[in-house]
Amino acid sequence: MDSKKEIRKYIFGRRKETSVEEVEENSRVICEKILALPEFQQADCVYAYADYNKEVITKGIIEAAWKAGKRVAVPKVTGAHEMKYYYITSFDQLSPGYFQIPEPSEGEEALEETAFLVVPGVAFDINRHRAGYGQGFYDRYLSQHPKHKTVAVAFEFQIVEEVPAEVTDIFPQKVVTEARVIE
Ligand SMILES: Nc1nc2c(c(=O)[nH]1)N(C=O)[C@@H](CNc1ccc(C(=O)N[C@@H](CCC(=O)O)C(=O)O)cc1)CN2
Ligand SMILES: Nc1ncnc2c1ncn2[C@@H]1O[C@H](COP(=O)(O)OP(=O)(O)OP(=O)(O)O)[C@@H](O)[C@H]1O
Repeated sequence: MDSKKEIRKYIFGRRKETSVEEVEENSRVICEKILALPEFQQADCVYAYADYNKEVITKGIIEAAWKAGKRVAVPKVTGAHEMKYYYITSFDQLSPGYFQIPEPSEGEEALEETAFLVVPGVAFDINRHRAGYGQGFYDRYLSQHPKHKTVAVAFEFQIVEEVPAEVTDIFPQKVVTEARVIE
């Protein structure tokens, strides 16, 4: 079994080879699948993320949520290993922050207990084990906020045979790719 570090290296290589067109097209398909989920449709609030660096593009999810009258929040890194969610009502409220990721400037902190939370990631397996960038931001946040409905989004090339799970890992309830929903 490869270590999380080796898996990240492999996926970053695959990311480099993937064209912007493929990222956009597959993100559109993933977005449609997310919008079709009852958890999404029933949510009053969507905790998304602002994509960077060929992650699944979340723009369509965020715009659909606004259109449906849902509140939208995205994370901001606020300390070593700590992130918080802040509401946004426009993409203009984002500016480059941690690792140049678009982040909200501090406004109103989002503190719902049960939002629909879109989880980013570097690699997943069919048991929904997840590897992120390796700093434990989501594991920490989700361990403190266990009631969210968590759905990860990833391209099919990010699904690997096995992601080694650590005791602190929190698995998303579903993983949506352009080809399937893993649950
Ligand atoms: N779009 C997005 N926002 C997010 C996350 C995420 O995964 N995606 N996060 C999820 O935790 C948090 C930020 N966590 C991060 C942790 C490490 C790195 C990082 O080390 N980036 C480097 C190296 C990547 C690499 O290993 O090659 C870089 O971009 O250069 C980035 C984000 C909160 N916001
Ligand atoms: N709830 C927690 N409390 C304390 N430490 C934690 C917790 N969750 C994870 N960690 C630690 O954080 C480090 C990084 O964890 P891991 O490799 O699982 O991150 P990741 O899921 O890839 O990253 P991210 O969540 O930021 O996308 C590990 O050393 C792990 O032990």
